[in-house]
Amino acid sequence: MLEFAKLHGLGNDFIVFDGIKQKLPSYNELAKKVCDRHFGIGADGMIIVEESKKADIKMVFFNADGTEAPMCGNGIRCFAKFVYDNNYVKSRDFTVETLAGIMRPRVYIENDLVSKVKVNLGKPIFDTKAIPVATEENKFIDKEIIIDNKKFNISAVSVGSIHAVVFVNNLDDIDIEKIGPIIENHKLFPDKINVNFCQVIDEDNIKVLTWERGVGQTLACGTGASSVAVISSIVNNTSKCVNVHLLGGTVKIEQEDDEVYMTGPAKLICTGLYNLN
Ligand SMILES: N[C@H](CCC[C@H](N)C(=O)O)C(=O)O
Repeated sequence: MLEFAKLHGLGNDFIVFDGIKQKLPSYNELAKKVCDRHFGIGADGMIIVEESKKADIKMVFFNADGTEAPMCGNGIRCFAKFVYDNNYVKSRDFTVETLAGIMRPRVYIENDLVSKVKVNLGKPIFDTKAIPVATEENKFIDKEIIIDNKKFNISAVSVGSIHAVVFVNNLDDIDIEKIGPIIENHKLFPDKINVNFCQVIDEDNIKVLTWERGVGQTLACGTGASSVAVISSIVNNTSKCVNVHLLGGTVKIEQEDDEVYMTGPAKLICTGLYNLN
């Protein structure tokens, strides 16, 4: 039996395992098993807590399909709540090693427990070689591509995770189950990509539907919301502090001195024992 906790950030849900005090089996198989909504506990992703040599603590993240992903915005808020509430870290500001570099969460406490987390996600990366995007150009911003006989304007950015950002006039017109996977697996994106369909409401508010690489449609995506805010401030001139409204709720994204800050809730659903056999 493995001890686990299940948390969510705006309905983006995760199984968290302490990998310091218990021995875990191969992470990708474990992720597929525990994330299964019928045969497992059910979640969009799996998070492992590990010790770090470079930061206060390390977050390892896997998608529901068993692939490892560099970072997760909603996930790191849940991770921050888990490690602070369980005394792995003592300070309300701490550093977390991820595959996308060191992230800096700050936790906010209500009734002695973390209720909200603000995370410094660092500087967005536009370099098409780093994301990667299969193009000769250095940046991929507001480019027209044809999908399913319709024109879409797409931008690509990395804010820890890699994202395609697609602005549309009306989200009700988007068949996400159809278009999401076409963009996720498009030849422009050799490592696949997370996809965000967005509708600007006004200069401070943007509505988003998320299609995630390795998961499918999710209720929210923190790095996705951050990518949308960054691209929208360039393409649509929206403000540097916006509310991004997702199916699971709202996250606040601020851009200050070129760095991106995401603030949103993190909630514990339950703790328990997972039967490995
Ligand atoms: N849901 C996450 C992002 C997960 C990204 C993952 N699906 C990938 O393959 O990069 C978030 O809140 O930022």
